[in-house]
Amino acid sequence: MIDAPIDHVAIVVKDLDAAIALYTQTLGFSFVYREIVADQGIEAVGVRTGNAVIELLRPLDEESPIARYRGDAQTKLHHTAYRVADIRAELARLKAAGIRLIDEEPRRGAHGNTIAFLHPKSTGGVLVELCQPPGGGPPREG
Ligand SMILES: CC[C@H](C(=O)O)C(=O)SCCNC(=O)CCNC(=O)[C@H](O)C(C)(C)COP(=O)(O)OP(=O)(O)OC[C@H]1O[C@@H](n2cnc3c(N)ncnc32)[C@H](O)[C@@H]1OP(=O)(O)O
Ligand SMILES: [Co+2]
Repeated sequence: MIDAPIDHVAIVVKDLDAAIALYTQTLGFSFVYREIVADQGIEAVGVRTGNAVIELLRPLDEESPIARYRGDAQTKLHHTAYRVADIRAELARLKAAGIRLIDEEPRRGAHGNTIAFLHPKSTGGVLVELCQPPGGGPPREG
């Protein structure tokens, strides 16, 4: 994963519209995307400042894993996501290195990304997501 820039840092929130207002109106972030990813059971909103994207996540129901993880908190850091050029090669390399994969096969993520998660038990307790941009091309800048 050398030279894999952070694609986004995700925060699970209880009130998505309040979080959007905080980041865009108060903190000055710009809006990038908003979409529901049903197979992940979430709605994701990307907001950007410079090259940094914060992904605000709302669980589609309170039974979802991300709702359980948030618990009673209003917001909670959920995962960090790194942009890789070849997600399959990275997954094979990490699996061979003994990292427990949540996703053996990459799947569709938000913002056109192809994504896969590593289990937090293998990554020091922080949920890590690999993202391959559309077309697998060079990292998205700006
Ligand atoms: C639309 C895609 C979008 C994108 O970027 O494109 C997204 O990022 S979608 C984000 C939502 N999707 C996911 O998070 C998928 C990957 N996550 C999972 O598969 C699960 O949440 C998993 C396996 C991390 C946890 O599953 P579950 O909660 O059902 O299991 P447990 O409750 O038994 O938890 C096991 C263990 O993991 C700890 N945990 C759970 N979530 C997190 C987290 N976000 N960060 C760190 N640790 C986490 C949990 O506390 C348990 O730890 P333990 O010590 O055993 O109590
Ligand atoms: Co993400």
